[in-house]
Amino acid sequence: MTDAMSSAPVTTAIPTVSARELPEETLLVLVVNSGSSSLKYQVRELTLDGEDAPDPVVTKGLVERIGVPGSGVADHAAALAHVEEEIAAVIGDRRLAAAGHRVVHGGERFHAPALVTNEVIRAIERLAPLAPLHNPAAAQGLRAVAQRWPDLPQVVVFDTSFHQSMPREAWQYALPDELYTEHGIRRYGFHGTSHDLVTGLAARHLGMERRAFDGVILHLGNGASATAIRHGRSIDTSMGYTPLAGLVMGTRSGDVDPSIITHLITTHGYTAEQVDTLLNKESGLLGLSGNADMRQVLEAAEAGHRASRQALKIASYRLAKYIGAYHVAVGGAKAIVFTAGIGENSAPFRARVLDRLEPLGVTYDPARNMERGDDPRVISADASAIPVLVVPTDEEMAISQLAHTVVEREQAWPLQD
Ligand SMILES: Nc1ncnc2c1ncn2[C@@H]1O[C@H](COP(=O)(O)OP(=O)(O)O)[C@@H](O)[C@H]1O
Ligand SMILES: CC(=O)OP(=O)(O)O
Ligand SMILES: [Mg+2]
Repeated sequence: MTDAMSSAPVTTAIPTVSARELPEETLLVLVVNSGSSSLKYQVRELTLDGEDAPDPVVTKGLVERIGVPGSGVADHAAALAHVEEEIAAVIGDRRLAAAGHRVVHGGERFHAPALVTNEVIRAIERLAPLAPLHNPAAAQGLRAVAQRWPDLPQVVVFDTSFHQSMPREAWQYALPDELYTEHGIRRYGFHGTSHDLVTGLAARHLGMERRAFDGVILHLGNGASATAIRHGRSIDTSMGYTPLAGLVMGTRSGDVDPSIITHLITTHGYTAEQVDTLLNKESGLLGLSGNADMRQVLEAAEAGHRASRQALKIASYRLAKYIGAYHVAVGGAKAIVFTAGIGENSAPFRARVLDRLEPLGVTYDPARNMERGDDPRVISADASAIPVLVVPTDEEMAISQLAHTVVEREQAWPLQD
């Protein structure tokens, strides 16, 4: 994706269905994911009960380089103008029934998705210091949608909400208490929508009640995080105050000794901003191997590129270490679950991680590991002490269904004409 995206035009609509009849008795839900300089959207078709319609993605697209000089897209409001045209071209005079937005940071206020009011937008803006690249963009997206479709009910779905169930020993840092009480510095955790969805799907696939599910979920995309699940709830997660902590990611370092930061500033003349860029954008797989994309790292390693081999060792070792730790945290994992771009698609990376779990009695079946598909599946050997699963995630699907649930509960459906 990374390469294709950097050379892609500013706006890319990918209508999956060009001229199809949209039955009147379904609901069209707009899903918006506002990144710092991008806006991804989908229009999804749901039944009145909030289930996916047979071909649920009506259209989807991506607006990039928002706010970049010369891109012609000054801000998220301008991006929305493009999106509105693209959507109108596909849905004609059908009206949207609701919008669901991904918001990265909900702080401690939002334990669940919420119906959007002006006060909710202001609360998201107040959380901007915790997510300076993401929350202002999300607030802009919310305001822009409200302006374009004033009657459309909007729902915000937070990456952090699912992790609000963590016990204090998991979320509090060993820092003076004022840093938490005065500045909100604590572990929040991210990718919650995905960890939540995948937990439910994994439990169902194993024929367990969700509340009986103890396990470790590995969301491995460009950003990557591991979550410890006990009784179906998050009790610990590898990301922290921001999405920088924990695992080795595409361009993020994950865990480092914090003294490195002060050392770079005081001894090597870095500015705070340069350190931030280094750790968030120039580290991880990219910093180690020259490639942020797992496919390219694997190819280079295969071709004998030493730095890429080393990057895979560091990334798989770090991940295995977290799995071991979370096996303890959950009181004995009953499942280990891979999801997101790398977790779902990269059999070689999964194998590298699973090879390190022998002390836990985990063994995988190489043929099962190689299988592909859109459905949850078990890839461990029958004799494995802990079942290992691949469970595809779909954050947009989850957001559209959560938007439906909240609008239904609040009875906020727009009047259809
Ligand atoms: N077939 C594949 N083999 C290995 N890695 C893959 C494959 N398909 C996707 N990936 C990796 O998935 C990552 C992107 O994951 P994704 O969940 O799409 O990211 P995002 O966080 O942007 O949503 C990239 O590192 C990409 O290389
Ligand atoms: C929170 C986060 O890391 O998101 P992403 O994986 O989309 O970068
Ligand atoms: Mg992602």
